[in-house]
Amino acid sequence: MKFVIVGTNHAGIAAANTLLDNYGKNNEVIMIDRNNNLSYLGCGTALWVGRQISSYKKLFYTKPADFEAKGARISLETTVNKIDFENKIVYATIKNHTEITETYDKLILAEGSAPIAPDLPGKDLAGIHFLKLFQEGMAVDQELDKSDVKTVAVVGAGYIGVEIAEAARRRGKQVLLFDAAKTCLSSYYDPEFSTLMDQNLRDHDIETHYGELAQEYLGKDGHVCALKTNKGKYQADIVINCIGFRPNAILGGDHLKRFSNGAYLVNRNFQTSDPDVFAVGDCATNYSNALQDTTYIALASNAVRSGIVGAHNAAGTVIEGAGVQGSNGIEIYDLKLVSTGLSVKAADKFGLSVKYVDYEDKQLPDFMPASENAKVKIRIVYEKKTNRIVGAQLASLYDMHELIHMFSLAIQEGLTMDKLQLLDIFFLPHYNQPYNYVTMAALKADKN
Ligand SMILES: Cc1cc2nc3c(=O)[nH]c(=O)nc-3n(C[C@H](O)[C@H](O)[C@H](O)COP(=O)(O)OP(=O)(O)OC[C@H]3O[C@@H](n4cnc5c(N)ncnc54)[C@H](O)[C@@H]3O)c2cc1C
Ligand SMILES: NC(=O)C1=CN([C@@H]2O[C@H](COP(=O)(O)OP(=O)(O)OC[C@H]3O[C@@H](n4cnc5c(N)ncnc54)[C@H](O)[C@@H]3O)[C@@H](O)[C@H]2O)C=CC1
Repeated sequence: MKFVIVGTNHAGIAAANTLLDNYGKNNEVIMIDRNNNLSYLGCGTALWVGRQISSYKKLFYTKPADFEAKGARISLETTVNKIDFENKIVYATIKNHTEITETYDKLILAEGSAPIAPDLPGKDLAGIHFLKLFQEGMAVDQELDKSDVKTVAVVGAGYIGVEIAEAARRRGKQVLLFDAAKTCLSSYYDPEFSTLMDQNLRDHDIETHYGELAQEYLGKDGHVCALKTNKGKYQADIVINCIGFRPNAILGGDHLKRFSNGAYLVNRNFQTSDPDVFAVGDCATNYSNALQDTTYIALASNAVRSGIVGAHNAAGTVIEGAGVQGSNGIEIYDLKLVSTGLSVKAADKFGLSVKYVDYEDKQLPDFMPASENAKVKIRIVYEKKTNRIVGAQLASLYDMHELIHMFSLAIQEGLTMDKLQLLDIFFLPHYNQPYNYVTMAALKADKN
């Protein structure tokens, strides 16, 4: 059988490795990507740009030769322009001049996502940046090296915006962070949690501007010099836009069914509406266990898992994905926020009627050294009708992030709040308290 994979970043790589490691013999695997690099972990961009790690080099975790050694044919700097789904032919161009075609038996689309570009006056000025590719991270890094770049405006206080705001501040720049919402990270956390991060940002001299919509990039001599919003005009030497991703699902044209945001609509096997075409990663939908419905969540963690499941199904092993919770986390100047499933705000948006319980306590008993201890704030969100756990959020200076995986599993398995109350959670003073905040929150929850 011949497999063609379009897009060889995280989802495409996972799909390729699954095919090569499990079905390599007698099968042909062709990998095509328009970029000149693969496997860049954008997740490390802010760490590198903020000099918390010394080099970007290890943000790449594989290389073309690794796939060639396993028998794949890989073609970088090759753009797929068109797919003839009826005759199963992929049309591509190598380095913008050589036209090639590839036939396939099974096609895996892993086209990923692209940053949303606000269509504002001045958008073509120099000094306006996005952060997705390695090359874009490098461009921002080089800007921050310039002594005449003193003020950085970051538009969008989601994950990328907050992380790059910290990085630019660590590089000694004055940073202004804008978001249309009332807090940062508003798609992931309820205000009781996101405002902790807002305070943390302000404590580190990052100027936050919420409820402000970017309206225009103002320029001087072809270079951006200010950002105009609905509330004011702010001088800025560069602007970094991070207002979310849109699925990069172009090649399917009218042939493949779509989700509301344009992503390829896939079933739980990551099969599209064409049985010989699979779509994985940021270009495709996923199944939300909290909503018990189709969703779209752009994350590397989802991309990798969908690549594995999609490839097995493409090769004829029928397996369903486990669904996702959109588990995520962030650490900025030592403050850690992690969340999984739905916040109260997100549940409201999707029309799911929920209750929640909050609890706050120190991680360790009081007799432990204060320098090792910190308060942890937890919120557990559960469905009103069934008491099914649908979300959790945690915030602390203490590194409690692993706990969110337990809530992720609880949501995946449809656990109800009563199961948490008497869960056997071990006690060791080095790690927690006998009356720990998970048990206490579960006991406190209103289950009627
Ligand atoms: C700065 C930053 C930080 C992030 N941090 C995190 C994090 O901490 N945790 C997390 O889980 N996620 C994080 N993400 C999100 C994560 O990077 C994405 O969800 C992930 O890259 C999706 O992988 P993918 O393979 O589906 O798509 P992509 O990474 O978008 O890859 C798609 C590939 O398809 C290729 N392609 C597209 N169209 C064509 C075509 N027509 N022809 C040939 N090739 C094509 C592209 O060149 C690209 O290589 C971060 C993203 C960024 C930008
Ligand atoms: N730690 C992690 O898990 C990370 C995950 N990612 C993922 O990468 C993807 C892209 O990240 P982001 O670009 O940060 O998207 P995002 O969805 O996290 O945040 C976008 C932000 O932009 C704001 N916004 C939208 N339009 C706006 C406008 N016109 N003006 C001002 N603000 C506006 C939104 O309110 C939102 O807060 C997301 O799926 C994210 O989850 C990215 C970085 C880290």
